[in-house]
Amino acid sequence: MAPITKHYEYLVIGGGSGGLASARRAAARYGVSAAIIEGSGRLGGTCVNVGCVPKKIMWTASDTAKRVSEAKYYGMDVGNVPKFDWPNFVEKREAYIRRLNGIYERNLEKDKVDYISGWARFAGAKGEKMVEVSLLSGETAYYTADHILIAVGGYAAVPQDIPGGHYGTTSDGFFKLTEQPKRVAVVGAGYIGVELAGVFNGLGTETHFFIRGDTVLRQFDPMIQEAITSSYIKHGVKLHKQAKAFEKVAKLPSGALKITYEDIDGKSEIEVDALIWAIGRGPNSAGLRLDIPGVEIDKKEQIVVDAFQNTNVPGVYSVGDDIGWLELTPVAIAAGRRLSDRLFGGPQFKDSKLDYDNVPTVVFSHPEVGTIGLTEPEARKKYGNENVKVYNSKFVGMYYAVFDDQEKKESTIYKLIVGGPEEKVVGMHLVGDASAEILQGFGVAIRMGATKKDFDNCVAIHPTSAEELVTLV
Ligand SMILES: Cc1cc2nc3c(=O)[nH]c(=O)nc-3n(C[C@H](O)[C@H](O)[C@H](O)COP(=O)(O)OP(=O)(O)OC[C@H]3O[C@@H](n4cnc5c(N)ncnc54)[C@H](O)[C@@H]3O)c2cc1C
Ligand SMILES: NC(=O)C1=CN([C@@H]2O[C@H](COP(=O)(O)OP(=O)(O)OC[C@H]3O[C@@H](n4cnc5c(N)ncnc54)[C@H](OP(=O)(O)O)[C@@H]3O)[C@@H](O)[C@H]2O)C=CC1
Ligand SMILES: N[C@@H](CCC(=O)N[C@@H](CSSC[C@H](NC(=O)CC[C@H](N)C(=O)O)C(=O)NCC(=O)O)C(=O)NCC(=O)O)C(=O)O
Repeated sequence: MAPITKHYEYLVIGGGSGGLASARRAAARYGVSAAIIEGSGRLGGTCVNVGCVPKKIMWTASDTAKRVSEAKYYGMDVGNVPKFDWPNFVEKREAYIRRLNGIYERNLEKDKVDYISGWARFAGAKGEKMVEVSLLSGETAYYTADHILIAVGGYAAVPQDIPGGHYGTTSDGFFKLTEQPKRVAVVGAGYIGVELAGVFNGLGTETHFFIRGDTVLRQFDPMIQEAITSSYIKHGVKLHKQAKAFEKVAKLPSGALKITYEDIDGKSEIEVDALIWAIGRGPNSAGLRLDIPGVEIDKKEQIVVDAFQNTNVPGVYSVGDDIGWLELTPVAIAAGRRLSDRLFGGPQFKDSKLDYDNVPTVVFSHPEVGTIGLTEPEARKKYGNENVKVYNSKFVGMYYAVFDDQEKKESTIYKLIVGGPEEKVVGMHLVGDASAEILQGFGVAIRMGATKKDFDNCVAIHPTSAEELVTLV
């Protein structure tokens, strides 16, 4: 059978957040002939299948467990907190994700984007811009396009040099757990480590959390690092600070894993039922044969792009996790849509690009973290000590007012960093319930260049936690 060949105006490799958003914008808004190639057999990418969506559902389960355990303080006798039915809940979660996969497929149909199901790589002679697809149906197809977007996302890293390290899994494996582990080890102090350790601990798994430093979230403001680190310890996470690379991981006949480690307290061993590596992610660029069109990659194999998402090869672009700038779904979506506006939207969009500064981001920890702009050390470095002022607020939210047990009360901590004589807000850092929801609106104000005075001129909404941010002295 002759191979399928077809030409499009816009060909997108990767049916995740960035690719879907860009292809749909091009076809639905500008009538461009577009196709999206996805290899995994299901649309939605990391976010929908093994990222934001199932994670938020698990976080909500864990948060609900906390609220149920606190119902007694509100005069409700819920008896013993019911056992979490992990297997059933996982089935429910996955059914929701399958529904989303279907919605995305129908969205493509509605927007007239062709969905090509198979793994793509570049093919042909050096300098050619042809894409070969090993279709999941078993055939091979070849496509050319005026414009090609690479939005292939990334993979979770696993250490290669630890004997038995392969017995561990990653966040992908976390979402495959059909039984709740009784004991778990999570390694890595970033977003995923903090979120998954928090979920496990909140749902009653004995959680050993290994971090290389003394605090989690080391790329965040020091206030956040300290607040979340102490909150996790307070809530029973077994935090192993200054943990060195594991000496070894052994699989026992029971199926449990024995980890030989060294942390701040010296050398020791533990047995766990699951080990999760959360030590960062790398780009899915390796199998793409980027050498054929000549697309440049950096030392981490991330695709090199300019501020307009152009690679060094004319007509080839990249957005999302594979460029390694800000690995967040809304960033991939926004960059993908702006790229389509620029390519197909006519002269008024000729300068369309995503501004990667002041992007709000949250961590679904317990309690939540929200952050935008500069950390205090970054602000001091950029503006000079004398030009930076920091406003802090630490309070016990009203939700905790009726808790009889002082120990169970949680602090909310906010920090506002302002720079220059006009006191422009250059950083905002939140730890506390609902921080993720609170941050979005403040993000708009900060992006508009709000000053401390603008914050103060907004009348507070009472009684809320967020009102503290407009009444800081
Ligand atoms: C556990 C976890 C939790 C997260 N939580 C959040 C969160 O709460 N909020 C947030 O903003 N972000 C979160 N993220 C990050 C977010 O998921 C990513 O930033 C986002 O999915 C990146 O989108 P993308 O389009 O670049 O890549 P992806 O969504 O990863 O999509 C890439 C797609 O390309 C496909 N592909 C790869 N290679 C090929 C090929 N050769 N041919 C065809 N198809 C290919 C892949 O199968 C995949 O479907 C989380 C990530 C993880 C891992
Ligand atoms: N809520 C959200 O929006 C979420 C977003 N994401 C996105 O996905 C990205 C990837 O997440 P994640 O994998 O957590 O990556 P991160 O980059 O956030 O964190 C990984 C951390 O692991 C630690 N680390 C690195 N190498 C090792 C090692 N060899 N051994 C032990 N620890 C190590 C480092 O912390 P240290 O230097 O302190 O040791 C590092 O900060 C995030 O950066 C984020 O952009 C993911 C989840 C949720
Ligand atoms: N924000 C609300 C709504 C959540 C939401 O958007 N749900 C999605 C599934 S999660 S999500 C998958 C993720 N969506 C989003 O991040 C939301 C996109 C935002 N509404 C926007 O338009 O920018 C994504 O990767 N999007 C790429 C794309 O859509 O092009 C959904 O039901 N979608 C059905 C539909 O779209 O018809 C919430 O958190 O409750």
